[in-house]
Amino acid sequence: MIRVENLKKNYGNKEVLKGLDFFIETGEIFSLLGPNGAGKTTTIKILTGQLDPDAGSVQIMEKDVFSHRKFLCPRLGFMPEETNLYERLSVRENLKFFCRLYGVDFNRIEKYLSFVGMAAEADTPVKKLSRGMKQKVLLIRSLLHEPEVLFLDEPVSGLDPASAASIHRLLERLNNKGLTILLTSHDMEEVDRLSDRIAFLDEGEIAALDHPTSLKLNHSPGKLEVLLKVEGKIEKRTLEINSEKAADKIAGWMKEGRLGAVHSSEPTLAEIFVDITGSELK
Ligand SMILES: Nc1ncnc2c1ncn2[C@@H]1O[C@H](COP(=O)(O)OP(=O)(O)OP(=O)(O)O)[C@@H](O)[C@H]1O
Repeated sequence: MIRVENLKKNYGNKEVLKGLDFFIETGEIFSLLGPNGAGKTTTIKILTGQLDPDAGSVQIMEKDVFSHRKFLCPRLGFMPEETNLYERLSVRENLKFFCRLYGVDFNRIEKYLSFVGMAAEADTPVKKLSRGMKQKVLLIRSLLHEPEVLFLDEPVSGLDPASAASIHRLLERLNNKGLTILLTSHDMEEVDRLSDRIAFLDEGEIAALDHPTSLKLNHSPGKLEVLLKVEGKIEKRTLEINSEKAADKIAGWMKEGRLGAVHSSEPTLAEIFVDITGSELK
């Protein structure tokens, strides 16, 4: 669906993208995870044809992004990082403006307002909406022309956990209907929950690219944490994950009825990011 090869971008002397390569399958949720300044927005702007690279190629649906804008524009949706809505206009007026721009019927507005649970806010001026609601209006705006690929730049940045979860559920529903999604984030919990695959972007380079589970398994310390009942108290024991001795011990504790809980100690994506890049995810 999306093929990026040797993508490079400089701002003055600063190398912001140093030769990115990745491929996104149709129907995937793919996340670019990286700290501030890693090059996420620059990448997404190039992929959506808003910015020209200095080198490299981007193909979407086997078409070059820079020479097939007319073909690709109706098929791509983009939700920007900043809330660039007309604050004094109502939600419906904001969306009507974009319906006209895309040449699509106004009845899609009601359809998508219902989809995000905001039918009652259609006539509310945007300036009176919460940040979470504004994000939903931005999401609708990026969907009005019913694209096949949706790009989202930090879709839940600055949102409270409930609003973020609500946006995530919407993205999952859209993805279940077949939408391919690329999002950028510096929130590892967000990408861990949502993504089929994650690329760690660090200083303009992809430091790792894999399924979240594979990343965790490959960086697992291979330990099990066991909570054990010992003389009326709970004690924590750490065991090697793949050892016969650990299996025997656990079996013994189970027979004695002393086993409280067993957890594998997987690293978080943030810990793996530090492990691979030496930088914090901020
Ligand atoms: N128009 C510009 N002119 C000069 N430098 C820029 C410009 N846009 C971005 N940069 C620089 O390029 C680097 C990458 O920026 P970019 O916005 O792509 O990072 P990001 O990973 O999206 O960061 P954030 O999470 O803070 O949005 C940063 O050092 C930024 O300061």
